[in-house]
Amino acid sequence: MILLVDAGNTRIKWRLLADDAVQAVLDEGALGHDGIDTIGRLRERHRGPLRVVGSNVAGTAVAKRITAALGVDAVEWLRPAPQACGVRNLYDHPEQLGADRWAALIGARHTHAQASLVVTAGTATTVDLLSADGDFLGGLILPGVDLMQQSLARGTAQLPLADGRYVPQPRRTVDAIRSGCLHAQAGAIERMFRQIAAEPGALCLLGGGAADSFAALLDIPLRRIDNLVLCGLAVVAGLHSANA
Ligand SMILES: Nc1ncnc2c1ncn2[C@@H]1O[C@H](COP(=O)(O)OP(=O)(O)OP(=O)(O)O)[C@@H](O)[C@H]1O
Ligand SMILES: CC(C)(CO)[C@@H](O)C(=O)NCCC(=O)O
Ligand SMILES: [K+]
Repeated sequence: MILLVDAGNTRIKWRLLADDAVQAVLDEGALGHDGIDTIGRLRERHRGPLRVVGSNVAGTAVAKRITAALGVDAVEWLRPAPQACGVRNLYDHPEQLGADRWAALIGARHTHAQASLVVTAGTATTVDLLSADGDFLGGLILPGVDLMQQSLARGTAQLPLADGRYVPQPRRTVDAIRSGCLHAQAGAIERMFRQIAAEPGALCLLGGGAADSFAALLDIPLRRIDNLVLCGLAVVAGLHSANA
């Protein structure tokens, strides 16, 4: 069996695959950081040799807790490299790219082998340009939807942390906040998409826990994809035949 683990700043997402030709998904789930130590329970449901391949952007303490909770000798943590699995990393310092972004780019490359904008809307939102040749050209990091809303509540006297809704012409404070944060995400994505819009088959691949909050606002070719990071980790683990 192979366990894929995407350790983010809010949640740990995991997927367990059979180690055979079919590579069936045996189980999957997500945990908050306070539940990390329970990840080992999947070993009670699925016994046998386990290989673990993961990406982690939540710090070394989280990595250690995951390894310990699973009771494995080691987790193969993905390290961003100048090149891997058909993707070239043009970051000035390739090793400084987040491992989750690197995995998502590899997943994107094997999902759509044309120019792509790879967007993950989690704690932070990342908006990454991937060329038709498989070059990661660069990308944005911005606060995720929740962080944007929280920062307004924290940094002002009059703005609450409340559930507003998206409306085109907000006339209540809470709607103005919610709509502003969603427009900020959608606007950044649409502006970045302009850089590849003229290319054949150009597509935005959108995932992450907050994706559905603004997906409907986007006026660009779009595919909602759940957990491109895990898809990329499967490619890294050698489980997907290359189509790119
Ligand atoms: N049910 C939900 N409705 C709206 N937003 C949600 C929901 N669940 C999660 N989110 C948003 O998604 C964010 C977390 O998403 P996700 O779990 O994909 O990211 P993450 O684990 O923090 O990953 P990363 O650290 O890579 O950003 C939260 O900060 C919140 O903004
Ligand atoms: C941007 C986040 C927080 C998104 O999860 C993560 O990929 C990260 O910590 N990246 C390191 C910095 C970078 O990617 O340039
Ligand atoms: K994050």
